[in-house]
Amino acid sequence: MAESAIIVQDVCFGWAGGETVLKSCSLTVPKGEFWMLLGTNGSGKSTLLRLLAGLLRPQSGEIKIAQPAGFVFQNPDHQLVMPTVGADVAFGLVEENLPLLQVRQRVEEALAAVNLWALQRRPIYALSGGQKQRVAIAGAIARRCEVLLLDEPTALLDPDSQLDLVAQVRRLVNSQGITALWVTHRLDELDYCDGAFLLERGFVVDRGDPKRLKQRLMQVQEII
Ligand SMILES: Nc1ncnc2c1ncn2[C@@H]1O[C@H](COP(=O)(O)OP(=O)(O)OP(=O)(O)O)[C@@H](O)[C@H]1O
Repeated sequence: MAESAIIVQDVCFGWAGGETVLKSCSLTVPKGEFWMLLGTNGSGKSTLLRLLAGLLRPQSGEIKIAQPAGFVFQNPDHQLVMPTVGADVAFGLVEENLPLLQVRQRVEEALAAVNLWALQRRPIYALSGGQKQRVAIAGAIARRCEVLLLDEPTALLDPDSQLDLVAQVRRLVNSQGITALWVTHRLDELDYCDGAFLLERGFVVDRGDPKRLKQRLMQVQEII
């Protein structure tokens, strides 16, 4: 069996004073693959991603995830903290105490990987939404992240930038061997991934071939 980069085993989680959101939730993502997580509003997709990122702890069950893991939020303005593109990517390397030359090299490599090399000195405020998301992804690449967790990264993008971003992540998974788990509501994005999970009522009710899942969800959308 292929090695797994993410293993979620019987995880339960509920917010304080609220209902249990995840009930015996289990999934595995093979190393070096691009998987998506779908489900209706409030089904627990963001909660699961936050558990995977270590921002929350499960009440029971087990999570194993290859490290380091990088997180990309729905709104890039919530995670880009420095004034320019290059400085923001370098910021994530501060804790690693690398020599300056190596920091420069990592920043350049990461920006080249997301086709932003030429924009190194550009102020963050002068970027489009899709470019901002690519800066956030470059930050994870510079940190040599094994896993990329993306929480509806295209929610604020127009349809063209949306498909550009998902295609970019597809290329990164292929070229850098990264494992990606991407939360989405957009069925056209399923064309780019290796597999998908459908989360409902706190657990994974379907998983596997994205074409089959897309078909299933399109039929549901036609009915309602
Ligand atoms: N910080 C919080 N405190 C309390 N309850 C929360 C918190 N965040 C989310 N919830 C609740 O947990 C449940 C799952 O929310 P979550 O955001 O994980 O769902 P989701 O599948 O990502 O939804 P969406 O598709 O709308 O983004 C919801 O009922 C939500 O109201």
